[in-house]
Amino acid sequence: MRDVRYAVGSGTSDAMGSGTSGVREILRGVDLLAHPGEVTVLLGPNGAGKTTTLSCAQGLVKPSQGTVRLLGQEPFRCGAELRARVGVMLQDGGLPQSVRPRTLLRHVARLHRDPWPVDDLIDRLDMGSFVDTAPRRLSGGQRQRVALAASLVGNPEVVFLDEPSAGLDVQSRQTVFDLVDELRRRGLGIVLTTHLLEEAQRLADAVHILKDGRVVRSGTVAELTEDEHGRRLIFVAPRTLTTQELDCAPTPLTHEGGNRPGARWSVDDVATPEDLSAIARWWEQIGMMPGEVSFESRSLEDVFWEVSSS
Ligand SMILES: Nc1ncnc2c1ncn2[C@@H]1O[C@H](COP(=O)(O)OP(=O)(O)OP(=O)(O)O)[C@@H](O)[C@H]1O
Repeated sequence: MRDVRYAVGSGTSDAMGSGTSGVREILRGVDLLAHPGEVTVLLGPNGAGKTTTLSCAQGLVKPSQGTVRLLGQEPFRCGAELRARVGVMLQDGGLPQSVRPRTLLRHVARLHRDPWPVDDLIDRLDMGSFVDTAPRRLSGGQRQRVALAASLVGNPEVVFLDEPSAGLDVQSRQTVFDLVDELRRRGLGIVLTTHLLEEAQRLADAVHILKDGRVVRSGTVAELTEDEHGRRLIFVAPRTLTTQELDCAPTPLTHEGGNRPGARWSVDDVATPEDLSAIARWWEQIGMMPGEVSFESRSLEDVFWEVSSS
Protein backbone atom coordinates (compact mmCIF):
# COMPACT_ATOMS: atom_id res chain seq x y z
CA MET A 1 0.00 0.00 0.00
CA ARG A 2 1.12 3.54 -0.76
CA ASP A 3 0.32 6.69 1.16
CA VAL A 4 -2.91 5.24 2.54
CA ARG A 5 -5.10 7.56 4.54
CA TYR A 6 -8.32 6.59 6.24
CA ALA A 7 -10.69 8.96 7.95
CA VAL A 8 -13.89 8.38 9.86
CA GLY A 9 -16.68 10.81 10.68
CA SER A 10 -18.39 13.48 8.64
CA GLY A 11 -16.99 16.57 6.94
CA THR A 12 -13.51 16.97 5.53
CA SER A 13 -10.10 16.55 7.03
CA ASP A 14 -7.01 18.61 6.52
CA ALA A 15 -3.67 17.12 5.57
CA MET A 16 -2.57 16.78 9.19
CA GLY A 17 -5.70 14.91 10.15
CA SER A 18 -6.84 17.50 12.67
CA GLY A 19 -9.93 17.79 10.53
CA THR A 20 -13.16 19.64 10.84
CA SER A 21 -16.66 18.74 11.91
CA GLY A 22 -15.90 15.44 13.62
CA VAL A 23 -13.56 13.88 11.06
CA ARG A 24 -10.77 11.81 12.49
CA GLU A 25 -7.92 10.61 10.33
CA ILE A 26 -6.94 7.18 11.64
CA LEU A 27 -4.33 6.35 8.99
CA ARG A 28 -2.23 9.33 7.94
CA GLY A 29 -0.15 8.04 5.06
CA VAL A 30 0.78 4.40 5.52
CA ASP A 31 3.36 2.97 3.09
CA LEU A 32 4.18 -0.68 3.24
CA LEU A 33 4.92 -3.65 1.06
CA ALA A 34 4.53 -7.33 1.98
CA HIS A 35 6.17 -10.07 -0.09
CA PRO A 36 5.29 -13.72 -0.76
CA GLY A 37 7.25 -16.19 1.37
CA GLU A 38 7.74 -13.56 4.06
CA VAL A 39 6.21 -12.74 7.41
CA THR A 40 5.42 -9.04 7.60
CA VAL A 41 4.69 -7.90 11.14
CA LEU A 42 2.83 -4.73 12.12
CA LEU A 43 3.67 -3.48 15.59
CA GLY A 44 2.39 -0.52 17.50
CA PRO A 45 0.66 0.52 20.69
CA ASN A 46 -3.13 0.15 21.11
CA GLY A 47 -4.93 2.43 18.69
CA ALA A 48 -1.88 2.94 16.43
CA GLY A 49 -3.85 1.79 13.37
CA LYS A 50 -2.72 -1.81 12.84
CA THR A 51 -6.18 -3.35 12.49
CA THR A 52 -7.32 -0.48 10.27
CA THR A 53 -4.24 -1.00 8.06
CA LEU A 54 -5.13 -4.69 7.73
CA SER A 55 -8.75 -3.80 6.98
CA CYS A 56 -7.65 -1.48 4.14
CA ALA A 57 -5.25 -4.11 2.77
CA GLN A 58 -7.99 -6.75 2.82
CA GLY A 59 -10.56 -4.45 1.22
CA LEU A 60 -12.86 -4.43 4.26
CA VAL A 61 -12.68 -0.64 4.35
CA LYS A 62 -11.87 1.78 1.56
CA PRO A 63 -9.11 4.27 2.25
CA SER A 64 -9.94 7.95 1.84
CA GLN A 65 -6.72 8.33 -0.18
CA GLY A 66 -3.79 6.30 -1.45
CA THR A 67 -3.27 3.06 -3.33
CA VAL A 68 -3.82 -0.50 -2.15
CA ARG A 69 -3.00 -3.58 -4.19
CA LEU A 70 -3.63 -7.12 -3.06
CA LEU A 71 -2.20 -9.79 -5.38
CA GLY A 72 -2.08 -7.04 -8.00
CA GLN A 73 -5.74 -6.04 -7.68
CA GLU A 74 -7.75 -3.38 -5.89
CA PRO A 75 -9.10 -5.32 -2.91
CA PHE A 76 -12.29 -3.26 -2.35
CA ARG A 77 -13.40 -3.74 -5.95
CA CYS A 78 -12.43 -7.36 -6.35
CA GLY A 79 -14.73 -10.33 -6.71
CA ALA A 80 -14.92 -13.82 -5.29
CA GLU A 81 -11.88 -15.00 -7.24
CA LEU A 82 -9.48 -12.73 -5.36
CA ARG A 83 -11.22 -13.35 -2.03
CA ALA A 84 -10.67 -17.10 -2.47
CA ARG A 85 -6.91 -16.48 -2.64
CA VAL A 86 -6.82 -14.55 0.63
CA GLY A 87 -7.21 -15.79 4.21
CA VAL A 88 -8.32 -13.45 6.98
CA MET A 89 -8.26 -13.95 10.72
CA LEU A 90 -10.01 -11.10 12.49
CA GLN A 91 -9.09 -9.95 15.98
CA ASP A 92 -12.37 -11.03 17.57
CA GLY A 93 -12.50 -14.30 15.64
CA GLY A 94 -15.82 -13.53 13.93
CA LEU A 95 -16.90 -17.17 14.35
CA PRO A 96 -20.53 -18.26 14.22
CA GLN A 97 -21.86 -19.23 17.65
CA SER A 98 -24.02 -22.14 16.57
CA VAL A 99 -21.66 -24.27 14.48
CA ARG A 100 -19.10 -26.69 15.90
CA PRO A 101 -15.53 -26.13 14.65
CA ARG A 102 -15.27 -29.29 12.52
CA THR A 103 -18.59 -28.54 10.78
CA LEU A 104 -17.54 -24.94 10.21
CA LEU A 105 -14.17 -25.90 8.72
CA ARG A 106 -15.73 -28.55 6.46
CA HIS A 107 -18.30 -26.02 5.29
CA VAL A 108 -15.66 -23.38 4.49
CA ALA A 109 -13.51 -26.03 2.78
CA ARG A 110 -16.40 -26.90 0.45
CA LEU A 111 -16.54 -23.26 -0.69
CA HIS A 112 -12.99 -23.50 -2.05
CA ARG A 113 -11.59 -25.18 -5.14
CA ASP A 114 -8.47 -26.60 -3.55
CA PRO A 115 -8.93 -26.54 0.23
CA TRP A 116 -6.41 -27.52 2.89
CA PRO A 117 -7.52 -31.01 4.08
CA VAL A 118 -9.59 -30.26 7.18
CA ASP A 119 -8.31 -33.23 9.23
CA ASP A 120 -4.71 -32.21 8.57
CA LEU A 121 -5.40 -28.65 9.68
CA ILE A 122 -7.09 -29.95 12.83
CA ASP A 123 -3.96 -32.02 13.54
CA ARG A 124 -1.52 -29.18 12.83
CA LEU A 125 -3.32 -26.86 15.19
CA ASP A 126 -3.79 -29.58 17.78
CA MET A 127 -7.55 -29.04 17.81
CA GLY A 128 -8.61 -32.71 18.08
CA SER A 129 -9.79 -32.40 21.69
CA PHE A 130 -12.28 -29.57 21.02
CA VAL A 131 -13.15 -29.68 17.33
CA ASP A 132 -16.57 -31.22 18.07
CA THR A 133 -17.33 -29.00 21.06
CA ALA A 134 -20.18 -26.49 21.04
CA PRO A 135 -18.72 -23.02 20.32
CA ARG A 136 -20.01 -21.50 23.58
CA ARG A 137 -17.94 -24.06 25.51
CA LEU A 138 -14.65 -23.17 23.77
CA SER A 139 -11.99 -21.23 25.66
CA GLY A 140 -10.61 -18.00 24.20
CA GLY A 141 -7.42 -19.76 23.07
CA GLN A 142 -9.39 -22.58 21.42
CA ARG A 143 -11.51 -20.04 19.54
CA GLN A 144 -8.30 -18.36 18.37
CA ARG A 145 -7.08 -21.61 16.88
CA VAL A 146 -10.43 -22.27 15.17
CA ALA A 147 -10.31 -18.74 13.70
CA LEU A 148 -6.76 -19.35 12.46
CA ALA A 149 -7.79 -22.67 10.93
CA ALA A 150 -10.79 -21.00 9.24
CA SER A 151 -8.48 -18.41 7.68
CA LEU A 152 -6.25 -21.15 6.24
CA VAL A 153 -8.72 -23.79 5.14
CA GLY A 154 -9.13 -22.20 1.69
CA ASN A 155 -5.37 -22.71 1.07
CA PRO A 156 -4.79 -18.98 0.53
CA GLU A 157 -1.78 -17.30 -1.12
CA VAL A 158 -1.89 -14.41 1.32
CA VAL A 159 -3.07 -14.49 4.89
CA PHE A 160 -3.84 -11.61 7.27
CA LEU A 161 -3.67 -12.54 10.94
CA ASP A 162 -4.76 -9.97 13.50
CA GLU A 163 -3.07 -10.96 16.79
CA PRO A 164 -3.07 -14.70 16.06
CA SER A 165 -1.44 -15.63 19.37
CA ALA A 166 -3.46 -13.36 21.68
CA GLY A 167 -4.70 -15.32 24.68
CA LEU A 168 -2.85 -18.53 23.79
CA ASP A 169 -0.90 -20.55 26.35
CA VAL A 170 2.80 -21.18 25.75
CA GLN A 171 2.28 -24.52 24.02
CA SER A 172 -0.50 -23.31 21.71
CA ARG A 173 1.56 -20.24 20.85
CA GLN A 174 4.42 -22.52 19.82
CA THR A 175 1.99 -24.53 17.64
CA VAL A 176 0.92 -21.31 15.92
CA PHE A 177 4.57 -20.17 15.45
CA ASP A 178 5.46 -23.50 13.87
CA LEU A 179 2.50 -23.26 11.51
CA VAL A 180 3.39 -19.69 10.51
CA ASP A 181 6.95 -20.91 9.81
CA GLU A 182 5.54 -23.62 7.61
CA LEU A 183 3.25 -21.22 5.75
CA ARG A 184 6.27 -19.06 5.00
CA ARG A 185 8.17 -22.07 3.65
CA ARG A 186 5.18 -22.86 1.44
CA GLY A 187 5.58 -19.37 -0.04
CA LEU A 188 2.52 -17.65 1.45
CA GLY A 189 2.61 -13.95 2.13
CA ILE A 190 1.78 -13.55 5.81
CA VAL A 191 0.85 -10.21 7.34
CA LEU A 192 0.25 -10.24 11.06
CA THR A 193 -0.15 -7.93 14.00
CA THR A 194 1.00 -8.74 17.50
CA HIS A 195 1.76 -7.17 20.85
CA LEU A 196 4.27 -9.91 21.62
CA LEU A 197 7.62 -8.43 20.70
CA GLU A 198 9.49 -11.67 21.23
CA GLU A 199 7.14 -13.32 18.77
CA ALA A 200 7.74 -10.53 16.29
CA GLN A 201 11.51 -10.77 16.75
CA ARG A 202 11.40 -14.49 16.11
CA LEU A 203 8.98 -14.62 13.19
CA ALA A 204 9.35 -11.43 11.21
CA ASP A 205 11.12 -11.01 7.89
CA ALA A 206 9.99 -7.39 7.87
CA VAL A 207 8.66 -5.22 10.67
CA HIS A 208 6.68 -2.00 10.40
CA ILE A 209 6.12 -0.02 13.58
CA LEU A 210 3.02 2.18 13.52
CA LYS A 211 2.31 5.13 15.72
CA ASP A 212 -0.62 7.54 15.45
CA GLY A 213 -1.64 6.17 12.06
CA ARG A 214 1.80 6.35 10.45
CA VAL A 215 4.59 3.88 9.85
CA VAL A 216 7.45 5.32 11.88
CA ARG A 217 10.06 2.56 11.44
CA SER A 218 10.42 -0.24 8.88
CA GLY A 219 13.05 -2.87 8.27
CA THR A 220 14.23 -6.34 9.10
CA VAL A 221 14.73 -7.14 12.78
CA ALA A 222 18.51 -6.89 12.24
CA GLU A 223 18.16 -3.46 10.63
CA LEU A 224 15.86 -2.15 13.33
CA THR A 225 17.98 -3.41 16.23
CA GLU A 226 21.31 -2.36 14.76
CA ASP A 227 22.92 0.17 17.06
CA GLU A 228 25.05 2.75 15.30
CA HIS A 229 26.60 3.78 18.63
CA GLY A 230 27.99 0.31 19.38
CA ARG A 231 26.82 -2.40 21.69
CA ARG A 232 26.69 -2.88 25.43
CA LEU A 233 29.33 -5.14 26.94
CA ILE A 234 28.40 -6.99 30.11
CA PHE A 235 30.94 -8.56 32.47
CA VAL A 236 30.65 -10.17 35.88
CA ALA A 237 33.17 -8.89 38.46
CA PRO A 238 34.30 -11.64 40.86
CA ARG A 239 34.97 -9.04 43.57
CA THR A 240 34.02 -5.55 44.68
CA LEU A 241 35.76 -2.85 42.62
CA THR A 242 37.51 -0.02 44.46
CA THR A 243 36.87 3.65 43.69
CA GLN A 244 40.46 3.91 42.44
CA GLU A 245 39.91 1.01 40.02
CA LEU A 246 36.69 2.51 38.76
CA ASP A 247 38.35 5.90 38.30
CA CYS A 248 40.92 4.46 35.90
CA ALA A 249 38.36 2.54 33.80
CA PRO A 250 38.50 3.61 30.13
CA THR A 251 34.82 4.46 30.08
CA PRO A 252 32.09 4.94 32.71
CA LEU A 253 30.64 1.68 34.05
CA THR A 254 27.25 0.93 35.54
CA HIS A 255 26.25 -2.04 37.64
CA GLU A 256 23.10 -3.87 38.53
CA GLY A 257 22.28 -4.47 42.17
CA GLY A 258 25.32 -2.98 43.90
CA ASN A 259 29.12 -3.07 43.69
CA ARG A 260 29.65 -6.52 45.16
CA PRO A 261 31.26 -9.84 44.19
CA GLY A 262 29.28 -11.34 41.28
CA ALA A 263 27.74 -8.00 40.17
CA ARG A 264 26.96 -7.55 36.46
CA TRP A 265 28.71 -4.46 35.11
CA SER A 266 27.93 -2.85 31.79
CA VAL A 267 29.96 -0.74 29.42
CA ASP A 268 27.93 1.13 26.79
CA ASP A 269 28.85 2.01 23.22
CA VAL A 270 31.52 -0.61 22.54
CA ALA A 271 31.87 -0.14 18.79
CA THR A 272 35.43 -1.08 17.74
CA PRO A 273 38.19 -3.62 18.55
CA GLU A 274 40.08 -0.68 20.11
CA ASP A 275 37.20 -0.08 22.56
CA LEU A 276 37.29 -3.75 23.48
CA SER A 277 41.05 -3.90 23.98
CA ALA A 278 40.94 -0.77 26.18
CA ILE A 279 38.57 -2.63 28.51
CA ALA A 280 40.76 -5.76 28.45
CA ARG A 281 43.85 -3.62 29.28
CA TRP A 282 41.97 -2.14 32.24
CA TRP A 283 41.12 -5.63 33.54
CA GLU A 284 44.84 -6.48 33.22
CA GLN A 285 45.84 -3.26 34.99
CA ILE A 286 43.58 -3.91 38.00
CA GLY A 287 44.47 -7.63 38.02
CA MET A 288 40.92 -8.86 37.60
CA MET A 289 39.78 -11.75 35.43
CA PRO A 290 36.07 -11.13 34.86
CA GLY A 291 33.52 -13.93 35.01
CA GLU A 292 31.10 -14.13 32.05
CA VAL A 293 31.71 -11.57 29.32
CA SER A 294 29.02 -10.96 26.71
CA PHE A 295 27.49 -8.42 24.39
CA GLU A 296 23.91 -7.42 24.91
CA SER A 297 22.10 -6.79 21.64
CA ARG A 298 19.29 -4.32 21.36
CA SER A 299 16.00 -6.10 21.11
CA LEU A 300 12.90 -5.20 19.16
CA GLU A 301 11.40 -4.33 22.55
CA ASP A 302 14.10 -1.65 23.05
CA VAL A 303 13.30 -0.20 19.61
CA PHE A 304 9.58 -0.36 20.30
CA TRP A 305 9.94 1.58 23.56
CA GLU A 306 12.21 4.11 21.92
CA VAL A 307 9.59 4.70 19.20
CA SER A 308 6.62 4.69 21.58
CA SER A 309 8.13 7.22 23.94
CA SER A 310 9.45 9.63 21.28
N1 LIG B 1 -14.89 3.02 12.57
C1 LIG B 1 -14.22 3.73 13.45
N2 LIG B 1 -14.73 4.87 13.95
C2 LIG B 1 -14.06 5.63 14.83
N3 LIG B 1 -12.83 5.34 15.26
C3 LIG B 1 -12.26 4.23 14.81
C4 LIG B 1 -12.91 3.36 13.88
N4 LIG B 1 -12.09 2.32 13.61
C5 LIG B 1 -10.97 2.53 14.34
N5 LIG B 1 -11.08 3.67 15.06
C6 LIG B 1 -10.04 4.26 15.93
O1 LIG B 1 -8.84 4.30 15.18
C7 LIG B 1 -7.72 4.04 16.00
C8 LIG B 1 -6.92 2.90 15.41
O2 LIG B 1 -7.64 1.70 15.61
P1 LIG B 1 -7.04 0.27 15.26
O3 LIG B 1 -8.05 -0.74 15.70
O4 LIG B 1 -6.62 0.26 13.83
O5 LIG B 1 -5.75 0.25 16.18
P2 LIG B 1 -4.80 -0.98 16.55
O6 LIG B 1 -3.41 -0.49 16.33
O7 LIG B 1 -5.20 -2.20 15.81
O8 LIG B 1 -5.09 -1.14 18.09
P3 LIG B 1 -5.08 -2.45 19.03
O9 LIG B 1 -3.66 -2.76 19.30
O10 LIG B 1 -5.76 -1.94 20.26
O11 LIG B 1 -5.82 -3.54 18.35
C9 LIG B 1 -8.26 3.76 17.40
O12 LIG B 1 -8.13 4.94 18.15
C10 LIG B 1 -9.71 3.43 17.14
O13 LIG B 1 -10.49 3.80 18.24
